[in-house]
Amino acid sequence: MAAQRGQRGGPGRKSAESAAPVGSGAPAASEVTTPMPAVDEQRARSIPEAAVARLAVYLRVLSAMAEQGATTVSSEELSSSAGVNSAKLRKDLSYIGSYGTRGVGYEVDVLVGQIERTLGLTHNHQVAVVGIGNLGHALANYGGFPGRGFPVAALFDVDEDLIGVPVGGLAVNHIDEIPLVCAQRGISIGVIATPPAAAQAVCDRLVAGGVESVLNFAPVVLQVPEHVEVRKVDLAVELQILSFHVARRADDDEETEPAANGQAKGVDRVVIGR
Ligand SMILES: NC(=O)c1ccc[n+]([C@@H]2O[C@H](COP(=O)([O-])OP(=O)(O)OC[C@H]3O[C@@H](n4cnc5c(N)ncnc54)[C@H](O)[C@@H]3O)[C@@H](O)[C@H]2O)c1
Repeated sequence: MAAQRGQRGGPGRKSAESAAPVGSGAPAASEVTTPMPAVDEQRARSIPEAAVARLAVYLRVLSAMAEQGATTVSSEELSSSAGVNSAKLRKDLSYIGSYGTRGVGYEVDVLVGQIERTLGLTHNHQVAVVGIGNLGHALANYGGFPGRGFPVAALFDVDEDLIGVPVGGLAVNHIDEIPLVCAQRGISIGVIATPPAAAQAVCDRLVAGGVESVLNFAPVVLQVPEHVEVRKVDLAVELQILSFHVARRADDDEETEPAANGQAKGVDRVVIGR
């Protein structure tokens, strides 16, 4: 196994969320009239992780707008399409040096380019999926990744019945071939969709094949070398966060909106879907 360290926020690593945001004192969109030059690497490293996630959303919205022929977009239009308030949008875009033009807003293609450079999307990232069960099949068959710059270029499993079987048009390889196939096909992102007990060994093979980014669906903390980035996806955690926000809204309602009989509203009266 390669040299070990904790998954994120381990020794020697700075948490993205705790980094001082660049441009937080930047002027609002209406105060500056020229777009700034491309974001530099240092600045990109200082963008809070939550803002990075929103940049990906803005990119999706902007790409759809560009497809429909839009050349400019106001911060109000973009924020409402992205489901983010416009002050937060302007702050997020200030991180990448984009302040818009008074009375015009943002040039769609310029903004797309700036966000793509910031997110490192100026070239394709070949993706390998390991563990072609329920989740792996869904990921391999999903047609939305290539168009976003993430073609699925290799599939791996340990199950002999799956080896050689095409899934989403790509034959499944045995996990023993992970290092060789990943190196040959220039895989840069590995997606782990195996049972948790298999995930660490799979991760080690991916790293041996030159993979430097891992998206882990298995409920286990992976140990990786310093140069490898791991993100964990846990839908249960997302549901818990959702539950927290619903509960917090209920608390807010309780404080600000007494019921008609003068009593505070209870949690069981939360209206979902606002
Ligand atoms: N993060 C989430 O929100 C989320 C949601 C669903 C599932 N999961 C996790 O994703 C993983 C896959 O779930 P699933 O429902 O697709 O399971 P599954 O049992 O349908 O598929 C697992 C696949 O992994 C393969 N496998 C087993 N050992 C392997 C190994 N050593 N190397 C390579 N492949 C191996 C199996 O042959 C099978 O094809 C599980 O760890 C599950 O807990 C996470």
